[in-house]
Amino acid sequence: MKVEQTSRNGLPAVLLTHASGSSALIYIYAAHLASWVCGGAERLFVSSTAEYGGGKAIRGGVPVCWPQFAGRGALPKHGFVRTSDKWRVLRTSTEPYPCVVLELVDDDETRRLFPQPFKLQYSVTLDGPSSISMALSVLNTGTEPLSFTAALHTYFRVADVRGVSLHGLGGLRYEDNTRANAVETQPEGPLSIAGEVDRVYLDAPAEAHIVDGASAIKVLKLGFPDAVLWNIGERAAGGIKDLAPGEWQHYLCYEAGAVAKPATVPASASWTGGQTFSCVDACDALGKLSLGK
Ligand SMILES: O=P(O)(O)OC[C@H]1O[C@@H](O)[C@H](O)[C@@H](O)[C@@H]1O
Repeated sequence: MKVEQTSRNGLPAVLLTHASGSSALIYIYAAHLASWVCGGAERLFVSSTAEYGGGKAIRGGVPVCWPQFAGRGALPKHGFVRTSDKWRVLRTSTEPYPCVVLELVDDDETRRLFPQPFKLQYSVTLDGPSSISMALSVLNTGTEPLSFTAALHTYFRVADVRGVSLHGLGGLRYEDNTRANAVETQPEGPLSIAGEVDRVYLDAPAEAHIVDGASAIKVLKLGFPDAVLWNIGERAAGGIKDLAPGEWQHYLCYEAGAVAKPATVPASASWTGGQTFSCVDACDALGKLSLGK
């Protein structure tokens, strides 16, 4: 088990390595998980034209969206912590698992945008030979309730998004952002992606599976009520300047989120939400899903 300070693309980073060989790379800038190698394969997508630092959001990996999801408020899109250079490493540990905890505290700059005092702690842990967990804790250090929306905006790497099936959302209501947030109901059965998709699944269950050929990822979320599903699709992909031609096919965003209803943290209290990904065998996963286990 190893935790190393390193740098990539001009940014300081922390590299976690598990005894199994799995690894994770986290930029301190934006507390941005940018790589998770599991079973010898990269599981997260990062655009080949991503921009690093300088107040830009890194296109791919797991941007931390806080205290505002997307354009649902007056703050910059997806909030300000995904572009902050004020994150610091609070601690690292190698046992029992490689882990880094980053911290961000309010300051004059954040209070100009968002008046409330806060302390965020974000941990990334390789907590098994084939799993990784992220947890975001929001401590309200002020005297008034603190409300926010948020997401762990995960870009999963997939061979071709059109061949992926997503299991676990059947029967849920969702807001469709491609149709002015009209509320629809997801048909039962696996979901496949055909064209642009931008949805917030309301009160989504903890568990979902993303099946991509022979490999699958089990996603477990905790504390975040909603799940966001996003792929830009071929037609609109040209509008994203930090996504190279054709790269829209190679990602699927499936994000643990607190989106439809803001989370509220009383004064001096804290809130925690997180997600765990595990690499699983697609046949096993599909077998269990069809048996309803
Ligand atoms: O381009 P950005 O700011 O990283 O946002 C990407 C997408 O993020 C998703 O989470 C949203 O649902 C989309 O509406 C949005 O377009």
